[in-house]
Amino acid sequence: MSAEFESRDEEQKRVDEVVGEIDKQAADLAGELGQKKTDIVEFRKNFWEEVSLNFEDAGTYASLKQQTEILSENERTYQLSQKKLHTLTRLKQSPYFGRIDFRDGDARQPEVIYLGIASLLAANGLDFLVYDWRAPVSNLYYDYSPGPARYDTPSGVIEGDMTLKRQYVIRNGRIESMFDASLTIGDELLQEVLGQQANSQMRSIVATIQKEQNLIIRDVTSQLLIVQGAAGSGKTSAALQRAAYLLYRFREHLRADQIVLFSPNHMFNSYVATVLPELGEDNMAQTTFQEYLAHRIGSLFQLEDPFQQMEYILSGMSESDYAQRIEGIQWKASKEFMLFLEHYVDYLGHEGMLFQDIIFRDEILLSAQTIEDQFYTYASSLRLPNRLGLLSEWLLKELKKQAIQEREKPWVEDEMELLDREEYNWAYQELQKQERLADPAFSDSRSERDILAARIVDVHFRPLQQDIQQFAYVDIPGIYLQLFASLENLPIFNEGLGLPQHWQAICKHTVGPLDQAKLLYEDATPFLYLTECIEGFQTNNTIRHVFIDEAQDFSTFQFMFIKRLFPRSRMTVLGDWNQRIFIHDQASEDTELLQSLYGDDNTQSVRLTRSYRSTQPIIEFTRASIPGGQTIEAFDRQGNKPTVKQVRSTDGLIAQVLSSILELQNKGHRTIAIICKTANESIEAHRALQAKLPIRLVEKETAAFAAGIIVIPAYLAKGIEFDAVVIYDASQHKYGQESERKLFYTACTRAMHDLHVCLNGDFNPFLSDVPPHLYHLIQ
Ligand SMILES: Nc1ncnc2c1ncn2[C@@H]1O[C@H](COP(=O)(O)OP(=O)(O)OP(=O)(O)O)[C@@H](O)[C@H]1O
Repeated sequence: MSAEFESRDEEQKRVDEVVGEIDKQAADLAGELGQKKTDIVEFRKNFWEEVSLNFEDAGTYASLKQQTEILSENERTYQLSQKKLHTLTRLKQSPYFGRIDFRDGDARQPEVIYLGIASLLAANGLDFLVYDWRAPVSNLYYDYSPGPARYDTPSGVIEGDMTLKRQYVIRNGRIESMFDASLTIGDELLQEVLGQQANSQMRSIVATIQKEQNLIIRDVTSQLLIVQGAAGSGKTSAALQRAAYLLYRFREHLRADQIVLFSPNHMFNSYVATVLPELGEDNMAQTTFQEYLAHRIGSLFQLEDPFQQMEYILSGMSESDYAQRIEGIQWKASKEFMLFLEHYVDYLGHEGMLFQDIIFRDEILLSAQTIEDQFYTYASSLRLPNRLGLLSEWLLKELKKQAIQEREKPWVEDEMELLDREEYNWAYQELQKQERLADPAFSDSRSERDILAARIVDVHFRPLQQDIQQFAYVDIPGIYLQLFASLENLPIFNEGLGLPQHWQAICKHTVGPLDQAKLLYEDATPFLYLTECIEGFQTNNTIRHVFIDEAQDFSTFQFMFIKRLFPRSRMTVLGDWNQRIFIHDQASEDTELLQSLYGDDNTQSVRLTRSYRSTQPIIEFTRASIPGGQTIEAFDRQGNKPTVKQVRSTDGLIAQVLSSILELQNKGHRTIAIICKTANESIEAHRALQAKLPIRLVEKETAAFAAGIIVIPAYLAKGIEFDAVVIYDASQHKYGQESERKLFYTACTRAMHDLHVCLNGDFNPFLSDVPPHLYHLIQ
């Protein structure tokens, strides 16, 4: 028997022993769980019986709280044990993926350390059979090759010598392969993992985290961590492992619901939703920025979403005022516009605030003018939200006065007649309580009437009170509109600030939709910012970590806003500025402004240049289509060169797309995406292809994607990957503008194993940039 097999047998023997221990612990735990469950059911039953039997007994109240606490503690430990059992079940399949032998300091024998997705203690409760991949010692595995190595622990740095680093693929308790890694995490395992088929859910990468990714995952010092990386370099993967790491490292203080991930769309959300649970952690809160905007201002307007804006950008070029709207989008995304709004807020401190009449039953109770006059009586040194607080108090008092007058109105009399006996009884009892029956100044019937009238008016005035408390009487849409409607009348805040070139046209673009209660996407964040400046910031103090994925599509304005929204949070921002498909301000073209948000001392920047998603030929092809693409390194995974199919008719195009799909299916690919430029083109392509093949259309509302053939607009495919990609029409006619280069690059980089680029007409300029030896041309 060779040494390799000898060691492999020994290794399998150890796996068997560990699996045996897992089985034992799982059986014990299952027994305990069964007992705990019976206890909880029994406890609940007795608890409710006791509550209902002795309800009148004062002692019951005292014990009620105590019993509830015991019950919830029991339920909590039950859930913890259940979670542990799940972890054991997952460990049983693959108890570990790595081993390091590490001799620390002067120790004679190296300690053998096995790494898995969770820790496992031996029966003695002291020895670790498996270490969690996030434990301090596990860092050695990711950061070092055999030789001198060191790692940090809470009690200091441990230095020593790594004598062995080994990787395993263990499935169903059997070692399928095993490699000794000399350098970083061995390429063999990565080759195997990356060669697998795409999944409709993202996988965890704990077994093969690369050194530069580990840096991102384990960073705990920076306030802002900026990760810039090529398409497929593992930004999203690193972000998810980072969340899992933080939850482990700070398990005493940090809960999953204190981490929030802003992702590009719902489908992406569902794509990444399984990674944390797979690692045994609860999922973090996931949302999209649009969802947040809709939650805050969706009831006031019909909100345009980023995809509608995107469709306009991609398809509206022929419209006469296209350039003006683009200028507006860019300006409203900038820091300058934020400053502009802040000057406007200062101006509002002196004049210009707009209010709405407070109306009840078609009558003005308090006019907008009265409210405005009162508002400007408060000291101008007070911030607007504080003055509004005072104003609301004043309005509530005024409303009370109005309520007293209202009681005498005929409509109250009418309602009173409709009241039933119970209401009168209640009024009578109320009177007794107030001991007013004894007051000879009141006749009984009159007092009863007063009480009932007061009650009727109170009920009707309650919504008004709530509106006042929520500042609904401040006409924020009007205030925003005023900014664009009559700048010449509002000169003060304009001083020293330049206006965009097409200011008048931008005003027109803003006011038009607002007049119809529609808010364009570029106006949504500024509108919310203005609202917050006036009414006070609704900050979220519970969130501790904000992750922003696909950050290249956030504007300067949005970053500054998010920072303000989560004042107690650290930020991890991940993006690839080569995939910037939305139009924003110039400043957010790169990360310079982002860097300045928290200051250099609090910011860490990491660049990932190696791309893992696609085969080497695909990466060589895609990187040639973008400036600076040569800095992207391909991971050495071989495959076919991309195929470019050029035709000169729509029928020819459809025939070529179909033949590509069939060829890719025959190769065994399970997820094949036909990527189009826009939603409209996707609908057309779907219509043309669906008669021939079972094919699904992905739209912005699509919540999850499954294996199969899909048609999808490029901007929705952002962040996701497929076994094979067919670009539907890469002609000059479709991708003719320089601004569409990044969209084309984003679409092509979604492919893991095969890429076919079809086109009806001439090559687009970016395709022309790719040297012909990097693809097969079919004409
Ligand atoms: N260390 C790794 N081990 C195994 N697979 C990896 C590793 N890093 C990345 N991958 C794989 O590479 C692919 C791309 O990763 P991911 O989606 O995280 O990249 P990204 O940088 O976010 O890409 P994009 O910018 O295109 O959205 C995924 O399939 C992921 O599992």
